[in-house]
Amino acid sequence: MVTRGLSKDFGDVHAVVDVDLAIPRARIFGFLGPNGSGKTTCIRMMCGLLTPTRGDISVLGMKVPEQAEALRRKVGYMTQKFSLYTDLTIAENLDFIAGVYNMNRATRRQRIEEVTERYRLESYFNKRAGAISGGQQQRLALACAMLHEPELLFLDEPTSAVDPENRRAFWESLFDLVEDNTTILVSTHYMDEAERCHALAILDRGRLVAHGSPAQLGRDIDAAIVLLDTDQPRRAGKLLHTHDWVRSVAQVGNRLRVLVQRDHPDPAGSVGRVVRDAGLAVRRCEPGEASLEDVFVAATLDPAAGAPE
Ligand SMILES: Nc1ncnc2c1ncn2[C@@H]1O[C@H](COP(=O)(O)OP(=O)(O)OP(=O)(O)O)[C@@H](O)[C@H]1O
Repeated sequence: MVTRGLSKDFGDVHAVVDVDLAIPRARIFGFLGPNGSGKTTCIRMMCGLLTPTRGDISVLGMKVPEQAEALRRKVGYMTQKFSLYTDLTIAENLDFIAGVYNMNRATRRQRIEEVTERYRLESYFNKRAGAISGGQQQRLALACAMLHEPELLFLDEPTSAVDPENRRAFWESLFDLVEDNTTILVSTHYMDEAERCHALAILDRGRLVAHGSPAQLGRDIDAAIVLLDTDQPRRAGKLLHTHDWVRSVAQVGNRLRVLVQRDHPDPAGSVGRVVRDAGLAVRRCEPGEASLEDVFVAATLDPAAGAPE
């Protein structure tokens, strides 16, 4: 799957700007970005659901949007909002989707049986979709999206409504699908989900600001990480923010994660000095490994924005 110069304008809004991507098959590819950064718009264009303003897309060997109709049969789509019919039973929901894809009676019966078993829906089969739990609804949504055996599955913030245990189980089923050769595009705000993707694109205000595997992104981060343990983290954070070589400061418990400009000659030494010179006790101050959240912050930080109060 390849995009070149992919762009989408909605009137004056440049939702996606010049995005170049190469996404391998049978992998989970994540789109990570702040609200309104263009994740959904980008993926909708790649699935042939939205026509780009400019740029080229080739998906599963097809040109999009020219061959969007043929592609649509090969794509499954699951959105963050529960988009099933809550008044219908699970059986009726699946049957309805089978109808949308014009499945004949034999295929319909076979596929419904397969997804019901695979996504553990047997015990709720005749319950209304509105009367089952969030985790069960999510499994039903995945069963519906996979009913016609798409080669490409698009998940738009798929786990925003479920607890961590169900999220974990959900991701296990995604890896099963990848093993069966399905390619998965997923948009997410959750760092732990992004961490599980084979590769990621980070978008900011419509632009691709970083991409690669989570490990690669951590190595390529445009900042040095300093971990600081001090007796007054709030005060230390405010002090550090006044220095232009400090890109961001985040408090995690009693500790501060400080992102320092990458070309700074002595990040940990300088952070320690600023805090000690103000008379605060430094228990520990040392270089750290970049987390995906650090990568995200460094890639999407607005240099014009001031320090938080
Ligand atoms: N149909 C539309 N008409 C007009 N503007 C739109 C439309 N769809 C998206 N936009 C705008 O395009 C920009 C990108 O939106 P998009 O939904 O792709 O972002 P996102 O990263 O998926 O956001 P979120 O994380 O909030 O879902 C936003 O400014 C949004 O308001």
